[in-house]
Amino acid sequence: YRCFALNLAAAKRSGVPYFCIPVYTFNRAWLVTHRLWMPLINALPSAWTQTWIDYVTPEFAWDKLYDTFRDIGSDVFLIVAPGANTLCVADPEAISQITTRRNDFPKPIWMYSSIDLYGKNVVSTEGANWRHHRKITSPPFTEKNNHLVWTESLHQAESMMAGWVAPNTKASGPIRDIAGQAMRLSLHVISKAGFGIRLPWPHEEAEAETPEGHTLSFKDALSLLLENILVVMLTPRWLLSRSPLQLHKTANEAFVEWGQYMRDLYNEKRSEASTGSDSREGLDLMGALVTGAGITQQANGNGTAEKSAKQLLTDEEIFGNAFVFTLAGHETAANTIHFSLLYLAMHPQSQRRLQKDLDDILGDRPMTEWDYDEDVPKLFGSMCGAVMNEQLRLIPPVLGIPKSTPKGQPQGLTIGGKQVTVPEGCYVTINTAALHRNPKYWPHTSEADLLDFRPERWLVDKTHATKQDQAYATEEGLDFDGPDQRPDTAESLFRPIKGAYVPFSDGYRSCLGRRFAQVEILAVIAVIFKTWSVELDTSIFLPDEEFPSASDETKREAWEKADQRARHLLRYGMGTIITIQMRGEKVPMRFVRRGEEQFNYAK
Ligand code: HEM
Repeated sequence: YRCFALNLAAAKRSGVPYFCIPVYTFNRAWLVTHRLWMPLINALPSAWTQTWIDYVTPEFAWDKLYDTFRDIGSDVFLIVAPGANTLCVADPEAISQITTRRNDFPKPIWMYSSIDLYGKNVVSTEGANWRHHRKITSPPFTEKNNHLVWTESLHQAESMMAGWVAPNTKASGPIRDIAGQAMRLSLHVISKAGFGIRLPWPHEEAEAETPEGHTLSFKDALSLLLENILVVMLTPRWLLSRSPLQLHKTANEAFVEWGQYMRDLYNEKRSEASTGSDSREGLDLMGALVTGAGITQQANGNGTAEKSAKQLLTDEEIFGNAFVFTLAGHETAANTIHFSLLYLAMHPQSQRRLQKDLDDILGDRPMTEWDYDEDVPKLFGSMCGAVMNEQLRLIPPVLGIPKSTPKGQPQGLTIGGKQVTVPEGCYVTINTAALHRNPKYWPHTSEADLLDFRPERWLVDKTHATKQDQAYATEEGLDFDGPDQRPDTAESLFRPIKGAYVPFSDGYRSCLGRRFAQVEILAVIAVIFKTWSVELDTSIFLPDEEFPSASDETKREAWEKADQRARHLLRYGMGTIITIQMRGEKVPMRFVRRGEEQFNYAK
C-alpha cells in the first residue's frame, strides 16, 4: 500500500492523466501466473473491476489499440500500480524526446534477461556496455552487404514458391501454415546472409548429413531451438540438462547443439584470423564479432589466433550476439511477410495495383537480372514499399517498445508546449499499435479506414513507381554510433512526421537490421507477386468439388465469409510471445498464376 501511495502521489504531480490498477501488469510473477487469477477476477462484480480489468493483462496494448488514448483525450497517460507506474505513449513529440535522450530513458534491461540464452548482447545491454556491443556488431550492416540479403531473399522466395506450386500448374493447393513457411524463409535468409550457411527447403533437400561431433543437423538444431524457445528461456539451465521430461530433453539438445555449431563457426573464424585468410561473404556476422572482439592475426608463434591483451567481447557475448541476430532477424521479418500476404489476399484490388507497379519496375526481365541498385530504391517507393509500410503500421511486431526512467530521476517532457514530469522508476511503453492508428497523423477517410489495410494511403506522388528513391539509394545519415537519421519510408511515399511511425523504434536504440529487413521483405513480395496472386482459401465455406458449378453469388458469399474469418482472427486470434503473431487458428491461402484469379472483388 505504501508503494502504491507513493506511485499515486508521483502520478498526481506529473501533469499526465492517470488511472489506477491493483497489480503491476509487467511484474514477473504476475506475468507468469495471471492466467490462473483472471477467471477469479472475472467472477468479481463488474462494478469493482470495470475501470482496471482490461489493463492487468499484458495484451492490453493490442486489445485496446488507440481506444484508451481517445477515451482519456490524451496521447500519453499513466497507469498507477503498487509495483510501478507505467507511462503509455502514442505521441510523436514525446517519442522523439524519449528515443533521443538515451540516458534519461534507458531500456529496462531486466525485461530482456530471458534472451541472454548464450550470453549478453546488443539487445539486452544498456549504457556504456551497450555502446561497446553496438560498436562491434554494427559494421556489417552496410548497404554493400544488403546486396547479398537481396540475392538470397530472391532465391529463397523462388524456392518457397516452387515448394508450393508444382511445375507447369496454375495453382497451389491450400497452404495452411503460411506463417510457419515465412518463418522458415526468413531463417534461411539470415542463416545465409548472416552466417554463410545455406539451408534447403524440403523439396530441395538431399537428406541433410549430421556432421561428426553433432547429434542434429544445423537446420534441425536451429528449428528445434526456436520451436522450444520458451521452454529454454523459462527453465533454469541446471534443470533443463537434468530433467527426465522429453520436452526438456529436446529443448536442451537443441540448445546445446546450436551453441556447438556457433562454436564451430567461431573456431573457423578464429583460425581464419590466425592465417589472415578471409572467406567473408555478405554480413559474416560471426567474422565481424571475432574481429570486433580483437581476435586478430598476431604473431604468437603457435599458429593460433591471438586475443588482444583484453578480448573486447567474451566468448559468451559473441555467442549471445550471434543468437540475438538470428532471433531478432527472422521472426519480425517473417511476420511482415505473412501478414502482407494475408492482407493482400483480403484486398484483391490492392494486389492488382501492386502487380502493375512491379511490371512497371521489373518489366519482362528474368529474376536473375533484377538489380539491387537499380530496382530496390524503386520498389521501396512503389506500391511494394507501401504494402510493407502499411502492414508494419497495422501490426508492428514489437507492440510496446520498452523504456524506463532511472530510480530517483524523474524526467521532464515537453508535449504540445506543456511541461510534464515522468515519475522516477517508471516503466515507459511506446505503444506502436496505438501510435500508428492515431488519427492526427495519418491520411484517412473515416475511423474504420484508419483501422483497415489500405496501402494506397501511402501513394501521394503519382510518379512513385518510377523514382529512384534517393532516401534509399544513399547511406547519408547512416550513423550506428548515434541515432540512425535515415528515414524509415521512401521520399516518394507519404512521410509521417518524426516519431509518428516507429515499427523499427527510433533514435539511438533503433533497429540495426532495418534495411536488412526491408530489402528482404521487398524482394519476397516482388518475387511472389510478379508471377502469382494470393487468394483466401474458401474451401471451408464452399467445398472444392462444388466450386466450379457454384453461382457467382455463392462464390462471393464464400469469399466474404473467409474474409470475415480472417478479420476476426487478425483482431482476436493474436498474441505476443516475443513478437505479435496469429496464435491458434490459421488462415489458409492459395497461390494462382496471374490471370487465373477466382476472386477480384473491390472492397
Ligand atoms: C520487420 C522487421 C523488423 C522489425 C519491425 C524490427 C523492429 C525492431 C525494434 C522495434 C527494435 C527495438 C527493440 C527494443 O528497443 O527493445 C529492434 C532492435 C533491434 N533489431 Fe530489429 N526489427 C526487424 C528486423 C531485424 C533484423 C532483420 C535484424 C538483424 C538481422 C534486427 C536486429 C536488431 C537488433 C540487433 C536490435 C537491437 C538494437 C540496439 O538495441 O542497439 N532486426 N528491432
